[in-house]
Order: sequence, then structure tokens, then C-alpha cells
Amino acid sequence: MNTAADSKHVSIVNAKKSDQAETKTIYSVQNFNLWYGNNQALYDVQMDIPANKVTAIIGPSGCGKSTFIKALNRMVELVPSVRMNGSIYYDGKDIFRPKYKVEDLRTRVGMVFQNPNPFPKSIYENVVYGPKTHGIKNKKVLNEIAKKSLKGAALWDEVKDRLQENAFGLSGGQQQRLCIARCLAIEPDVILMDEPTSALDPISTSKIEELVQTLKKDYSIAIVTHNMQQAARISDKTAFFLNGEVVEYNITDKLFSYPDDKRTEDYITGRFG
Ligand SMILES: Nc1ncnc2c1ncn2[C@@H]1O[C@H](COP(=O)(O)OP(=O)(O)OP(=O)(O)O)[C@@H](O)[C@H]1O
Repeated sequence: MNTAADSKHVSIVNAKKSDQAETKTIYSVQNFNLWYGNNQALYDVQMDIPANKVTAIIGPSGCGKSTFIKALNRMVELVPSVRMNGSIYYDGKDIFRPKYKVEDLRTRVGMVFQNPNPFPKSIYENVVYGPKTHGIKNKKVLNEIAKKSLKGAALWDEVKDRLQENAFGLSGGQQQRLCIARCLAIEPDVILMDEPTSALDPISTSKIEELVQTLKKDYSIAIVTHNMQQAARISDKTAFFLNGEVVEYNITDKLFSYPDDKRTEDYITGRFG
């Protein structure tokens, strides 16, 4: 006789099959290795990141989560000692190919960091900064971009009457949503988030979590998080990193309910980390 757990397992496996059948891959990472000087931080990473889903990256401190997502927009190359091999395909194109324009990648892939980092400018100027840098000068167009991006980041209602005030006057949670609005203003396809809620209070955290759920209709999201409950709540797929390797990558329900690897089970049940 099938138990309730068996039925749940079957439905997770079926969900996984249909997930694989229907979802477009936005990033395909193949045999990717990365070193800082002589220290290897990523080992043979293989991962297809689905479009219009939330992919969580979890694992203990120092396991390579940030390094991995910073490789996805080639930001990691800003560290002079970095060496890499293997491939990362974004939308079918190898981002490390010599002719690949990193500027194109940066306009299609936005990033939100752990600590909100608005510029010392007005709320309005923060949002329109990217479009202005890309040459948009028309005030009406910029106003529309500002409104649309702030609405997209669920911040418009809170700031619409104070757009010219300095962004530092906002709360930490509002500043983080402003950084998301700034990222939306360049109309990216992908949003990379590196522990975006770790500096926020629980209410601001839940606002960002709700926002991530809304944003995935229009954007592909990869989020690094230390918070396993958060990964379980908001992501469709989860990758568990350990010592620079992807130990397990699966649909989130499956990974948290029936992990394939003992190390994943030990981590998600709090035996280490
Ligand atoms: N700029 C750097 N120069 C040298 N080594 C680095 C650099 N950044 C990270 N590392 C090393 O690479 C490894 C992976 O670090 P990374 O920051 O990617 O891990 P993480 O999983 O994001 O950690 P945390 O959860 O603590 O943020 C670590 O051993 C770290 O010391």
C-alpha cells in the first residue's frame, strides 16, 4: 500500500519530469573550475539554470556560493588572481569566448548584493542611473522607467511622493528594494542575488521573498542564501554546494524532502554548517 510519503515522492518525481520537459535553460555551466591563486574554489561545476524560475544556491560558509554567482556575470574576473576553465553558456553563448562582450552580459544580468548599496543620490537618480548611462536622456521616458521599476520592486507606493529625497533616508529593506528597482531599470533577463536578505529584519525579508516570487514571471533568478527555510519557501530548484563542488542539484521539494546524497541530508538537518 502506498503511504502519503510515497505519494508525495511520486508527485515530486512527476513534477521533476514535467519541469525538465518544459523549462528553457538560461545558463548552462559545464565542467567549470575556478582558482584564486593556487586555491581552487570551484570544482567541475555542472549546472543548467532554468529560465523564469528561482534557483537557490545553499551551502556552508566558504563553499563557493558567491564565487559561483559572480562567475555567472563575469564579475569574479575583477579579482586579479582568478583563473578558470570549463564553460558557462548564457542563452546559448559561451560567455568566456574571446569575442563575447561582457558589457552585453552586464545589461542582461543584474545583481543585488548582501548589503543594500544605493548611490549617494536621490531615489529617482538611483533608479534611472543605468538607463542614463546607456544614453537615455528623454525625461518622460526616464520618468516612466523610474515608475515601472519602482512598481516592479514593490516600492512605488512608499516613495512616489519623495522621489527627490536622498536614498540613504530609506530603511534598510526599502534600500534593498531600491537596489532591485535599479536592477530592473536596465531590463535584465536574469537577476543574481547574493544573500539579499541577510542584513534585513524579518518583515523586510518577507517583502523581498514575496517580491522574488512575483519577479520570476518575468525574470530568471539565482539566489544565494544561508537560510534553508528561505530556499525551501521561494525556490523552484536548489543546488547544495560543499567545498566548491555541487553535491546535489534538484527541484527544491525533492532536495529538502528526499535528498539523494547523505551530505545534503546532514546539511539540511543541521548536522553541520
Ligand atoms: N577575492 C578572493 N581572493 C581569494 N580567495 C577568495 C576570494 N573570494 C573568495 N575566496 C575564497 O574562495 C572560497 C569560496 O568563497 P566564497 O565567498 O565564494 O564562499 P561562500 O560560500 O559564498 O561563503 P559565505 O557563505 O561565507 O559568503 C573561500 O575559500 C574563500 O576564502
